[in-house]
Amino acid sequence: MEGSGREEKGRRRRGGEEEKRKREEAPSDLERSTMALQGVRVLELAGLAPGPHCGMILADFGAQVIRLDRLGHQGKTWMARGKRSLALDLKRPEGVSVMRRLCKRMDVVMEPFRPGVMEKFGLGPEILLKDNPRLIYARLSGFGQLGRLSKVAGHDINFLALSGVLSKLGRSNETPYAPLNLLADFGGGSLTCALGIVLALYERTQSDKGQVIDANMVEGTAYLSSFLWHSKNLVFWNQPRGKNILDSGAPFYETYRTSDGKFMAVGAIEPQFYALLIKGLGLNCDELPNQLSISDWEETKKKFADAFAKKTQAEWCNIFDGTDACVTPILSLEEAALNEHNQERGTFFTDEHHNVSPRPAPLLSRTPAIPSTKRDPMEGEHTKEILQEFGFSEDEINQLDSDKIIETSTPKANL
Ligand SMILES: C[C@H](CCC[C@@H](C)[C@H]1CC[C@H]2[C@@H]3[C@H](O)C[C@@H]4C[C@H](O)CC[C@]4(C)[C@H]3C[C@H](O)[C@]12C)C(=O)SCCNC(=O)CCNC(=O)[C@H](O)C(C)(C)COP(=O)(O)OP(=O)(O)OC[C@H]1O[C@@H](n2cnc3c(N)ncnc32)[C@H](O)[C@@H]1OP(=O)(O)O
Repeated sequence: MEGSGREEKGRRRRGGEEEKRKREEAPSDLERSTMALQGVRVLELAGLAPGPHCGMILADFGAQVIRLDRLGHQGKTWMARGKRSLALDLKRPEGVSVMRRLCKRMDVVMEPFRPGVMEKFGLGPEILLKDNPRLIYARLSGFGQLGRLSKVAGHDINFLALSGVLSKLGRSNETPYAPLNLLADFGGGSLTCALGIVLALYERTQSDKGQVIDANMVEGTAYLSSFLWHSKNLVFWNQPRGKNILDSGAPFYETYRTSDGKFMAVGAIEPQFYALLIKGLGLNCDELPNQLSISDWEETKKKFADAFAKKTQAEWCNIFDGTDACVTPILSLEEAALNEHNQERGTFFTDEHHNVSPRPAPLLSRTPAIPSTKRDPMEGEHTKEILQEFGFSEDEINQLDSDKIIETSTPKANL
């Protein structure tokens, strides 16, 4: 949280020194070679959002990730940090042969398509695992590999809906809303898939065998919501949507507008923290209903909202700074990157093109992720280099190129 005055400046300076020290202690090449997933080869078939995110996580933690792009520059190249790109036409038998050859030396292949697409190519798990029994074949789909809906198109909001979780999200008297595409695409999808891959890699150290991973966003999201299932009969969930403790029903777990049109987040659940909130707001506990008196929550919310509307966000930050009242400013992405606490920890980093991104999490003490700071690859930028590495001869590569089975692109000099 931001403070003010001399103390604030002192903290900023210390934060800057800390940053400088961190830069000087930047990991050496030797340390880079000890990232957690160093040496793991991953072939990621290019997809929309969860697949690229899963591949980025693996690359951040040291895996060599190759993104397999289609020909013809689709322009969908986000979250490609630290990856290389190979453009290959899988609709041609020669393209399929190239992929089978690559997969013989891969640790992981990850595909984001509708179930059946890989089989249609002749690149289903039976075939690739026969070629390479140590291969981990990760399938990241929406509804799962089998089942009535498995082949139907869908996006985050649909998977969230089917998992049951969407029914719980939203304010009272409003229709349910999806919090961006964070929960199913990334929480239930890419993170769960990355976990599956790491688990399978770990298991392979014992069995020396690969396996197939059915990571899907409906089940991943349902699993992510285990807390809901395990607590749904408790008192704090038995009201309708938007009327419970954690879903915007309670005044002490809410967001409030400040006098300058910004917002504060309040999460003062425990009585001792709630008491600090009331004190900070300048209200009197004795004049308020009991914290857990649900029938009074609407009224209490109004009182809190009136109080918050009297001061600016910075003023509230000063009041609550360093207290246990569980009150924080709601920061924009840009403000979050500049926030003193986040700066002190290095929560965000800037790449060579001045783009700011969140640092990979979690932070491992000995072998932390070291995200690439270089620009994302262009589609097909590394096609030739990758094929050479995998033992393709110059003649073979030229033939594939002239037959338009592969595509290469060369970055233009920025003169
Ligand atoms: C909410 C998120 C989605 C966010 C997406 C946004 C990021 C994008 C949405 C709109 C985009 C913009 C728009 O397109 C306009 C611009 C276009 C420009 O090019 C770029 C800028 C744009 C502004 C663009 C920017 C962004 O892209 C957008 C804003 C999600 O929920 S993501 C999760 C989605 N669901 C899943 O992943 C579940 C599993 N997957 C599926 O169910 C399906 O894949 C899916 C997603 C329903 C798509 O179905 P589709 O029929 O298209 O594909 P599949 O059935 O899976 O089959 C794949 C086909 O691709 C062929 N193929 C693949 N690789 C190759 C290859 N190397 N060679 C040859 N062919 C290949 C494969 O053969 C299949 O083709 P066929 O059907 O012909 O066999």
